Amino acid sequence: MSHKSPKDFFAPLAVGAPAPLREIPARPSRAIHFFDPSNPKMAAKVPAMVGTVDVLLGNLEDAVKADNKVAAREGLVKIASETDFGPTQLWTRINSLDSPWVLDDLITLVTEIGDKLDVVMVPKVQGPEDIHYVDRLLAQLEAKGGVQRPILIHAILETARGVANVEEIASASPRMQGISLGPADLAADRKMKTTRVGGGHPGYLVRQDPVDGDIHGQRTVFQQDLWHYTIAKMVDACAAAGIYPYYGPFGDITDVVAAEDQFRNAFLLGCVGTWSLHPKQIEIANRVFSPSVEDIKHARRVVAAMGDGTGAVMLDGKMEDDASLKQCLVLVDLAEELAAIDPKLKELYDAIEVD
Ligand SMILES: CC(C)(COP(=O)(O)OP(=O)(O)OC[C@H]1O[C@@H](n2cnc3c(N)ncnc32)[C@H](O)[C@@H]1OP(=O)(O)O)[C@@H](O)C(=O)NCCC(=O)NCCSC(=O)C[C@H](O)C(=O)O
Ligand SMILES: [Mg+2]
Repeated sequence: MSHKSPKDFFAPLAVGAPAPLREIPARPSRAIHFFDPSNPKMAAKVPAMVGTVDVLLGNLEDAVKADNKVAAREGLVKIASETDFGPTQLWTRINSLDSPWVLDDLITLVTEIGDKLDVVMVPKVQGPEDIHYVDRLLAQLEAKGGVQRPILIHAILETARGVANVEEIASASPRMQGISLGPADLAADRKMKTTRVGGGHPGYLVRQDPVDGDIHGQRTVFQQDLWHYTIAKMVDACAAAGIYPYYGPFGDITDVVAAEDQFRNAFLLGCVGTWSLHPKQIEIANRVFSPSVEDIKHARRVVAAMGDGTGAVMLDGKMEDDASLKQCLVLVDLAEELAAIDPKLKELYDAIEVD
């Protein structure tokens, strides 16, 4: 397979298209909130959600009825044209690349609201060839529509082939912003025997060894995380490519406790955000994907104790060195990015006293 040279990688793919970015900006995106632009009740709520969520995503793909595909596309154009999104990003999820709707999705959205769209989420990405196709088409449409800055691409990892190719997908274009896990489609594609949209399964477990050889006696079971392998693989691919990994949907809207656990696991593993399908999931995501006051307090103490950042010190009976300092700086930097857009968090973080 031939690869582009670095200079070609950063050249616009169409005459008149904006130059590709050299680095993906670290814009907070703790919750990517999905709404169906063809649903009048949901659409009416969008303007009031600006500023309460990092990303609003007009969904055109699954969960939008086939009969409403055109209405969803047109509804998104209307909402985008009439709304000032302020600090909130506007994303869309287009229909899949093999669908009858996707070409019109891209032509309409980029030429009519291209300057308002930050990111296009592409479902069911199989390999880098899918990203190359969208990359070139976006460039042509940006040129046609006079769009001033490049629209970024976010891939959903929801096929077995996509997972196998995740590293090539992550570095397929300078437009690549990030990747999300799509657990429902991925489960179907892999022929997993689950029926849920993300989250765990009580049957996927490890059982304690028999006590005194009694296999029928009381034995603790530990439910395992079905998504650990894929999320970890995705996080590595994204980190290596300098882009951002996300958990995806948690379909049990009522189980706010398990949603929080799933989001926190993803946060701890390196994800920067998750999807929110219902307004009640936004608060959970914003909280989980913001470092806690305790974490920031500890991180700042390590930074202070490490002085010039080299060597090893003891803090509360634990060894700290260059590597633990770097982990602490990940949290401190994230807190600064979030404080810049979230006044409540700024107040919380500013009030921390480091002893
Ligand atoms: C899940 C829902 C269908 C639930 O909707 P509903 O039954 O209307 O919930 P409520 O009665 O609790 O709603 C209360 C009010 O809030 C509004 N609402 C609900 N959801 C949203 C929303 N996402 N954004 C804005 N407003 C919302 C309701 O309209 C009610 O309003 P009112 O009556 O005036 O008080 C619904 O939440 C929903 O459809 N959510 C989005 C689902 C979605 O986008 N799914 C696709 C992403 S997941 C996926 O695709 C799988 C993935 O690709 C994979 O493969 O894993
Ligand atoms: Mg899907």
